[in-house]
Amino acid sequence: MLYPLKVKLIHEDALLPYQANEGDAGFDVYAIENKMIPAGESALIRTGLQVELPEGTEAQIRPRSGLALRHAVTVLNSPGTIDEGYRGEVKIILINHGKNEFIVEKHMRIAQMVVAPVLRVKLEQTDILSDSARGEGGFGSSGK
Ligand SMILES: O=c1ccn([C@H]2C[C@H](O)[C@@H](COP(=O)(O)OP(=O)(O)OP(=O)(O)O)O2)c(=O)[nH]1
Ligand SMILES: [Mg+2]
Repeated sequence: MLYPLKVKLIHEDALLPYQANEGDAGFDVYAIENKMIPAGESALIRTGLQVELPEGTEAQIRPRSGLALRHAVTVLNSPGTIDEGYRGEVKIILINHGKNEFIVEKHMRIAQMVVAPVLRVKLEQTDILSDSARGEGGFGSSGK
């Protein structure tokens, strides 16, 4: 079953997110502006999109591996979180880890959006947590 992902284009240059192949996890999102990101710096990039997600989901904003590999450009807050109830413009925080400036061009696919289920939970404060095999071990406790 396909859940509806409603998308509203709020800028004349906005393009619908692009799914390269049916079944791909992510829809690529396009920049609607040209922006230069100096080496080592980050920038907030407009997409011209507003979305209405299926109930009980979020959208994750993830990097595109091609941009990361070729230019060391990634999503600073990856995975960015688009909350189900958010109706503002989806924006992408790109960081340029490369040695050269990176030019974002209008209609460049700069990141991908993955819709994922969110488990609804009720916070319960307690003084007692169940025992487990791992216990408090972490941060390399299991060895190399
Ligand atoms: O990469 C991102 C991350 C977030 N958002 C939007 C959608 C999200 O629902 C909202 C809030 O994001 P988040 O919870 O990550 O930011 P916050 O710093 O906690 O802000 P807030 O106090 O508004 O929740 O900002 C984006 O457009 N792009
Ligand atoms: Mg928040």
